[in-house]
This record gives sequence, structure tokens and C-alpha cells, in this order.
Amino acid sequence: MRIIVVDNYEEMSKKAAIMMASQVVLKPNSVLGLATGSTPVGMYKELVNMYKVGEVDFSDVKTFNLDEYYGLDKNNQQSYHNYMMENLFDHINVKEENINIPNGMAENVEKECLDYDRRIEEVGGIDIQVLGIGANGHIGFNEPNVSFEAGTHLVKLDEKTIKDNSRFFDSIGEVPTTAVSMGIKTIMMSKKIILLANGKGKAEAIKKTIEGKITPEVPASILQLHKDVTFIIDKEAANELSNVKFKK
Ligand SMILES: O=P(O)(O)OC[C@H]1O[C@](O)(CO)[C@@H](O)[C@@H]1O
Repeated sequence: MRIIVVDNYEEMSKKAAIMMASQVVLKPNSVLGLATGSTPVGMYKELVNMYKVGEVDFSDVKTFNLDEYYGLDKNNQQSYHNYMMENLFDHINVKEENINIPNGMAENVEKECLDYDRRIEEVGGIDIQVLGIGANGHIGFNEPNVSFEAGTHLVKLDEKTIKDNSRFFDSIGEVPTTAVSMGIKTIMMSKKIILLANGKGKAEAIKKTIEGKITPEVPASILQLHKDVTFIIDKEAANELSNVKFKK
């Protein structure tokens, strides 16, 4: 486990973008696992800038997103599909056919989930997966007490997540209560993982994830068992870590 503590959100975003871009430069047909939420927005901005000045070419890249709200059409303003188009895909040269995001309107959701994992397997697995983290320790939409053995599946969102994400909707009643999410097993099969976190609201989740016991109560704690995981966190998110070498 590598832990990089940076001063602020901007530095976190730059470092994460450099890691993602390096992956693509070294292996142009990389399979990228992508995340949504407010945390990676800055990283996507940096990647767009790097693309615009010719530092990285996404034409051979394949992407798989972690999750999508269930019951939201992809054109809905709040869908993660829409988020990805606005923050990244509309601004780079990734091919449409190489973009994969769970279908939040799938009628046969079980089939959708199995197909999603099969598609990841068919392209050789995810080379690098970006993760954010929920204040309750969730990764993707894998809420506390999820099975570590689950592949992509339909999840019921935690009250805390619904409340946290209501800031993006007009009212809390509009936040979907379920989502299709890569499972912990899917995420753990990624060859490399980078987890980004900033702000004091994430400090407790980061402490439990890095220094706590590995438990489904803190889904991200399973990352302690991954062989190539890098945490890029700002000093506020690192603030509760007891190991002084992580203090800034
Ligand atoms: O980056 P944010 O907005 O704090 O969200 C944290 C996590 O929560 C989610 O948005 C899902 O609730 C994840 O996609 C993200 O990793």
C-alpha cells in the first residue's frame, strides 16, 4: 500500500492525472476503471488539459465505470453517464464503442450485471481503477456490510449516501435508492488501484480504511489486501491517521 499525502485538492488531482496518463502512455490500449462523485472532477480536468496539449491519446483506451444509479436514464442530468460525458468523454478522443457504464435502465438487471463483469474479463481486466470513497467507507456503491465476494450487482443505497448525494438533486426524494455497482470482487481484480480522498469529511473513513481492521462494515478496508494500491489524499483527509509519517 502506497500513501501519498498532498497539500490540497489541486495537488491530489494533478498526481492522480499523472498516474492515469502515464498508464495510457505506457500502454495505449489500457483498460481504465473510472469513478464519479465530486472527488475525481479535478483529475478529469487535468486529463482533458493533458489531452489538449497532446500529452496523452485516448483513442485505443477502453473505460469501465464503477456504477450507475438504477432507474435513471443515461440522459438524465444526474446520471453518472451524463457526468462522465460532461467531465471527460466529450473532451477527449475516447471512442464511443470503448466506453462502458452500467445501464441504469436495464430491465433484466441480473443479466446486465453478469454481462458487465464478462465484458471486463473479455478485455483482459482493468489495468488501473480510480476510486473515491464515501464518508461511510463505501467504494463504488458498495455500502457497509456488502459481501466481499460480490461481482457487479444491484445495491440498495445507504441512508448516509442518499443524504450525501442529495446535494446534486433538487430534493432528497429524487435521489435513487438503488444502483448498479461493480462489486468488491470486481474492484479487487483490477491490476492497480488509486483511491482519492480530500477534505475532513473523509478523514474517519480513511483512518478506518488504512489502519482499521478489514471488515465489510468498512468496504474500503479490503484494499489493505490489494497488491498495488495507492492512496492519494490531502492533509485534511489524512488528519486522523495515527502514523506521524502521514501527517503534513
Ligand atoms: O467524491 P464524493 O462526491 O465525495 O463521493 C464519494 C463516493 O461516493 C460516490 O459518489 C457514490 O456515492 C462514489 O462514486 C464516490 O466515490
